[in-house]
Amino acid sequence: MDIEKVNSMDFGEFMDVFGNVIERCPLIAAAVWSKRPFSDLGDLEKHFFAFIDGLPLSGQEGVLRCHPELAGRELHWGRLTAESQREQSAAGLQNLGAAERLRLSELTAQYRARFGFPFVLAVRLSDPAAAPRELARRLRCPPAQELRTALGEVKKICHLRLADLLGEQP
Ligand SMILES: NC(=O)NC1=NC(=O)NC1=O
Repeated sequence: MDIEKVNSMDFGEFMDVFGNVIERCPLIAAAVWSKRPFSDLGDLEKHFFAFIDGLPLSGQEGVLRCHPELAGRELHWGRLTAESQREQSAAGLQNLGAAERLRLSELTAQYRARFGFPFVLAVRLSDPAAAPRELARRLRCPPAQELRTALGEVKKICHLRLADLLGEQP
């Protein structure tokens, strides 16, 4: 799909394609549609990122809270969005051993208790075996810093999803 096609989309078409570029936050795509025409993928992505950066703290935490846990109940119950399902499955999170799943669920519970939002990691860009280690490292970060790190992961996921949709190299 080229950027001219994107610019020609009406609101409904744009939402059908880009509505879940930020996990379970269609409002962001709805707002970005108003910024068309886009010069290229980078320009489109810039508007998604700018919307997130412009949110108040409560909104940024809300974006994170819309993300499913890694290898959590939703993965095992098949209740993830198509994009998350693809990402988490491709990262092998469906095939964790019982001990690994327990360790990850303990760490994600500690993380959510400390920060009030789920641990978000762009799993396509990281070694899934490193997720527990990365989680344990980030668990020790100050809340303000961890918010920035987590939003950075949301942006990485957004970048990968946009690249997929536009058929570009991530
Ligand atoms: N909590 C998460 O990090 N979730 C996810 N990361 C991804 O890359 N896809 C997800 O669903």
